[in-house]
Amino acid sequence: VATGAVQAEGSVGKITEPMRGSLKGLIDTQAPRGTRDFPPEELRLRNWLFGEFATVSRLFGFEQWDAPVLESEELFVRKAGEEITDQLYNFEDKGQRKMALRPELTPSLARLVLQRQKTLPLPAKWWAIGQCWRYERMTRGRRREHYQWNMDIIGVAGVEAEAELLAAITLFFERVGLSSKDVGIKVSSRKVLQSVLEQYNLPSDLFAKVCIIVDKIEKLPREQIEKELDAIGVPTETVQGVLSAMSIRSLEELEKLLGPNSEAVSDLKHLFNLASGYGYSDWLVFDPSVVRGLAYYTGTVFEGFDREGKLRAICGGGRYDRLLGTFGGDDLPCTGFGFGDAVIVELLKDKGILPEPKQKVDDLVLAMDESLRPQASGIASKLRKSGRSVELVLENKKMKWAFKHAEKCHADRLVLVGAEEWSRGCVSVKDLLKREQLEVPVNDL
Ligand SMILES: CC(=O)Nc1cnc2ccccc2c1
Repeated sequence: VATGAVQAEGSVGKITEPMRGSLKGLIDTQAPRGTRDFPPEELRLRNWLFGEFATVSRLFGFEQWDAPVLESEELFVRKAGEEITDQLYNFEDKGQRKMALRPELTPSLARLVLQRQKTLPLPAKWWAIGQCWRYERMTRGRRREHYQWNMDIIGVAGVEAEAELLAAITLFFERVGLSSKDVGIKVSSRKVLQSVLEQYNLPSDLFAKVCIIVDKIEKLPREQIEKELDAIGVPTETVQGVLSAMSIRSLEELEKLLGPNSEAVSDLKHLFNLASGYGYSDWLVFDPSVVRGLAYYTGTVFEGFDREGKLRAICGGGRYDRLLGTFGGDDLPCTGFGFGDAVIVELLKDKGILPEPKQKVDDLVLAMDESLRPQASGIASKLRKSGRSVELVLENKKMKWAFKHAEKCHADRLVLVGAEEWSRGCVSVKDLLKREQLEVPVNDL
């Protein structure tokens, strides 16, 4: 039989469900290639991390949004040679629709903004945590999914918006135990590159492609960058002008190159001043070689990095004032960042400050005798209604087992429902922290 199904006894010619287990052996229990499972011990850490993302977003008064992981492919098709679109997890669905699993959240955010273009109260300050996907030949063995925290501000043209986002990022780092000695944030503006390319009269339609190539400056040898720029038609003299501009390391030098009326210089000077107001100046590093690898950035760009230089970018973001226009809408000033769930965990591990959240329950309730199960269940309900987390032992276990289990789930109290105490309207409560035992009237629980 084609499906390898085994004819069950007595059935004639009917295709039965292929037998599992004994004949075919265990199914493959691993998560699909490049993806992760989150069993409880893993999900406790993820919940802690996402909790910190959510707390910082709340502290900044941002509103949470979400959208489907599945989007129309057209939302992500860009022609700038970005890795993120080269590796789109796309497919045709059963209706022959070209679909994709989102590789990032910003295009979906733009789609939601365009739904309400005229009526969206501005500025909008939105945050999200979403799983993002890429389809990578597993030769590189890299993951195909990660979770990304995003914060975006729509409707603020000034760098006050970027200053607020950088404040959120630095507050997050401080909250999880990192200092500006561990981590910095490289800041620049794509207007630097734009001005340089204008100085050399390079056609503006090459701008996005040049950015995507220059973004690889720290990852590839100089010759390769020169070759790739040459390959898209950037004259050698312009290439050298770009590369020397990227090596500038102070705003003073930048002003010498771009002149006193440069928008890039005034934006960045203003941003660094605002940063000192917030008190996070020592986290910032001006670095014009930072352009980020997304085609749609138009202005300020920034990325968090570990000062030891061991890890890939921790987070990154920038201004994208033209994105809405590329979807046929009216442009609005937008700026935002993405913060992945992988590098930060590696960094905290390296620093020895990765939390190990443990399983936790307030009370463990045990019926001392099966005949008291209804009473024990009632106690559990009463405690749960009062807001305490309660594990009710569901089988006929002895006290010794309950003590051991209470330790495993870090219960504060072990509540024993016994016949004698019950006859007096009480239960026995063992406070496992203070190591004392009390007989407590049920009504006082
Ligand atoms: C370190 C890591 O997991 N990076 C990662 C993993 N999956 C992705 C999926 C889509 C886009 C970017 C991604 C980035």
